[in-house]
Amino acid sequence: MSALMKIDNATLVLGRQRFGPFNLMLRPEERVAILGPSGAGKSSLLKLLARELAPANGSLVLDGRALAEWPIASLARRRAVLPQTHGVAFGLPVELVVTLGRVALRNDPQQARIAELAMAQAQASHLIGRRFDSLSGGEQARVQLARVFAQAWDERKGLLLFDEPLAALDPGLTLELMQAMQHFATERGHALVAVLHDLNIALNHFDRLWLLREGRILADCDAVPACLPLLEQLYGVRMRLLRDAEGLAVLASPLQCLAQAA
Ligand SMILES: Nc1ncnc2c1ncn2[C@@H]1O[C@H](COP(=O)(O)OP(=O)(O)OP(=O)(O)O)[C@@H](O)[C@H]1O
Repeated sequence: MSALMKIDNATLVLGRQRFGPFNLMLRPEERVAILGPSGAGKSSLLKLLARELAPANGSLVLDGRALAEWPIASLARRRAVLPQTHGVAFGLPVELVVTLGRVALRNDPQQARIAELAMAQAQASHLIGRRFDSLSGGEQARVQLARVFAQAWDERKGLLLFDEPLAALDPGLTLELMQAMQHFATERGHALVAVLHDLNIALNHFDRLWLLREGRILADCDAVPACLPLLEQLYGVRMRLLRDAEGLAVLASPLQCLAQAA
């Protein structure tokens, strides 16, 4: 299958740190979780894919065209980004934050309708009329997700880039929003790349894992139980697998257990 995005020998330099070289391929409709310890460079890699950071070397190609050459308005239609921190000084009403997802689209008669549908899909409709900065963390997460849904609503086979979209959510909401993201992406054929810390979400809802340690890819592997030894190596903890008919879960044990088992 042809690549949606191809990353060849891309390196990133931030201050004194060097990340990469990255050689990765993302297929259309694929769901990839980027995992790794804090500070490994996950957000930086995501920003590279989003063109928010430029590579020092190497190339990134989206849909057969160099990422750097995409006109910004076309790029905004083709890929949508959910950042880790939302840098807008949001005294704004919720519906305006969601509509911001569609600013790249001129003459958009569907704007209000799509914003409304996007809020329904992200289970944020009940927040209409509220100020964004008056919302709880979980409520803000739903509104931000609705903004990304609004942006990518009428695109097909695009790219969704999410940085810790499920951070600080309760278990019910985590699953609800994961299912909303999955449904949204699958319906439109969008690929989804997400930085995650939740291994169970990664193993149950994603196709592939990019494991990142100290700025380099330790492994690019399928999200299957066989990747457990790689996850142990990645985080330096022992992992145990629990499985039933509905899915699987991993439990992390302290480092000394890994040493004892060796
Ligand atoms: N703009 C920047 N300039 C200089 N250093 C940076 C910049 N952005 C990130 N870094 C550094 O690069 C390293 C990787 O940061 P990054 O945010 O990509 O890690 P991460 O794996 O996403 O971490 P976390 O899981 O804690 O969010 C960190 O040491 C960070 O301080």
